[in-house]
Amino acid sequence: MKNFTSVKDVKDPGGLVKRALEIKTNPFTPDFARGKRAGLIFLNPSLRTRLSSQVAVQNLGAEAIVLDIGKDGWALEFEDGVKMNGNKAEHIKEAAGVMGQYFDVLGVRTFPELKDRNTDYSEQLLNAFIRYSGLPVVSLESATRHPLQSLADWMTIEENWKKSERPKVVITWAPHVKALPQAVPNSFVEWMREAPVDLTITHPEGYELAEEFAGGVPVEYDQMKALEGADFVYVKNWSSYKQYGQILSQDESWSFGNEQLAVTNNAKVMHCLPVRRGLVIKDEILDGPNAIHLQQAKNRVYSAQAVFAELFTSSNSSL
Ligand SMILES: NCCC[C@H](NC(=O)CCC(=O)O)C(=O)O
Ligand SMILES: NC(=O)OP(=O)(O)O
Repeated sequence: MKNFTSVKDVKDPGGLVKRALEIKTNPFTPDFARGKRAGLIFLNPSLRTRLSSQVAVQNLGAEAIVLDIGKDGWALEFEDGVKMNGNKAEHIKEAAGVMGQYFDVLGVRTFPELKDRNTDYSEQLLNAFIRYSGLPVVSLESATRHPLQSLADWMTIEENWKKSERPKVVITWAPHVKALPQAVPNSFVEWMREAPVDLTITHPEGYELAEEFAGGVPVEYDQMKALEGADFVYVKNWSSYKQYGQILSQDESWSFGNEQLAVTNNAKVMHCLPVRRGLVIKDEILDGPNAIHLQQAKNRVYSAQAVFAELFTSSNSSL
């Protein structure tokens, strides 16, 4: 594995899940990457990704240095060939180039602007960090994907499913007050297609995910029908891909509550967090026995640890 930005960067995604689950049984290996340094660069807010990545890197005996570049760094210019006479003080060529001198691995969080689809889906910002740092790069959630989350999600499903047949997994859209990225659902779908599960996507019309992620995966526009017999339900809001970045519905009948749970196979309910209680998922679910969102969050440590371990030693990587 050279970088970790997508499931496509991983030779054996199932093997990486297994590795992360092994790490969970014995996470503290302080000699593994002693003396190595990871830079964790955040252009946007984070609670779990920031904390779990720091814990993961420390568990490996390495050091994590966090920079909230969106808040504390110089304003960055990403366009080539411009005269920098505006409010951008530093070009990504120098900023990432400098990071390349300090660190062994770089983690980057860069959300989409949700204005221009081509710009966001070109992953201009993440690719600039990869290109100009010269380092192995871990996506800490980019414009189109959140692979550390998806890896933790797969681990969590694996831990909660002991039968030999494939579980029915449903990802359902839920209402929200803000326009949110498609990164989490894109990524979940991309990873679940590699997993031994039967996946269904449900959302109101107009919320279809990009073909490159969801092409060929069954879509059911009737939420209740989609949820019938589900073993796992992943609840998430996202904004429209087709009418890019727009909110097309705020239909609260899609909020996940006991009514939805009742038609499932006593499903485990998942969310990447942060979650808006009472809007995206009702308290009766989040405070009840079916919710496994905290287990997902815990697994973020081990998914990050498996990935950083690979990238600290990437010359002899098999995954
Ligand atoms: N890292 C996990 C999710 C991050 C982001 N959620 C958010 O921005 C929620 C913000 C709010 O609820 O105001 C998303 O959907 O991609
Ligand atoms: N799930 C997740 O990535 O959370 P943060 O945005 O808080 O890092």
